[in-house]
Amino acid sequence: MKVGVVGAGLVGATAAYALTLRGSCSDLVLVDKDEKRAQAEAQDIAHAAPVSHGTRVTSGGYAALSGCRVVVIAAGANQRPGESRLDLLGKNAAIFREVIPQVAEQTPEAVLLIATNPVDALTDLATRLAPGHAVLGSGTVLDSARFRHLIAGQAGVDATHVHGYVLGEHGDSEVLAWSTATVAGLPVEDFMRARGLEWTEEVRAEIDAGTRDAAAAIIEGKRATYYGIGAALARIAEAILGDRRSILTVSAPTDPYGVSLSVPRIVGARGVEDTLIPPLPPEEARALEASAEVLRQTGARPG
Ligand SMILES: NC(=O)C1=CN([C@@H]2O[C@H](COP(=O)(O)OP(=O)(O)OC[C@H]3O[C@@H](n4cnc5c(N)ncnc54)[C@H](O)[C@@H]3O)[C@@H](O)[C@H]2O)C=CC1
Ligand SMILES: CC(=O)C(=O)O
Repeated sequence: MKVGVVGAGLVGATAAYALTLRGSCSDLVLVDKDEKRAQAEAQDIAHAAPVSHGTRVTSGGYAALSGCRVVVIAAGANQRPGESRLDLLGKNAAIFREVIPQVAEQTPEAVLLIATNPVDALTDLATRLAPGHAVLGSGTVLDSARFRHLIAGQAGVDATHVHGYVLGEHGDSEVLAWSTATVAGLPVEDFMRARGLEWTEEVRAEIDAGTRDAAAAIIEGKRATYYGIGAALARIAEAILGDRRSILTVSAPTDPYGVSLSVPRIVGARGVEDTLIPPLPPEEARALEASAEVLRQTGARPG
């Protein structure tokens, strides 16, 4: 079970660290245009292996990716404070045109897991640059985790026991699908009322803003986000490596919308095994269509 990570910056190295601590794979190889950086990160992470699951962690050039079942792509620029994810399209698309064909050539059997932003547009681009490969983006797996974290805080329960999906763009137009959010099998509102907990439009709006604006707030405070996405990438990779058929809101080309975006999907050995578009109330369906339109406009931009 070998995993590659291309782009050994904050996101790539943190994903590698999460994969190592979780024992998600037996072998892990880091590749970066800055070879010294990849080597140093691999060495540092390798020192966590003997006290976790013994993963063999190395670095190398593209040829070292041979035999990988999953390759995480985290190469490219991140946002500066005030920048949106979509602002990164031009420079990161250029990096993808250089990186993806080289990864695809070395790893004909691998699933490509895209993290670089804007992740939906770059999932579309990688799908075109690596024909025949299974490609998926981390999409709104991180946003769904942020949504669940905030609901769990309000409900006073373990976040792993909260369900709910963020749909559409991994970005400003994303849709918090409250109609899918449940705690202990109850719609969130029913759970809160049954427990005598505060549940108002203001609380809901705070959770919405806290989810949607999480990245901007973290970037303002420490210049980048990487722990949440590192764990999310390890979780998605495990679904593929273990053919887990996990339900995750990953990004992939989605027929009715004509663009890559996130909806719940079954993720297994071949990446996206199936797509499960939930029945949505009219206001959420309209918001998802509007998010898809943002992404269609992005795709039409020169990138
Ligand atoms: N999908 C998601 O939920 C999230 C995505 N991201 C995105 O992940 C990307 C990486 O972010 P960070 O790791 O913070 O950036 P970083 O600047 O720390 O690392 C980027 C790495 O990519 C490498 N790189 C650049 N061009 C390359 C090339 N042509 N070939 C190989 N390596 C190359 C750089 O040398 C650097 O090590 C950004 O686009 C960021 O917006 C960040 C957080 C969450
Ligand atoms: C940077 C980014 O995409 C995030 O943390 O959501």
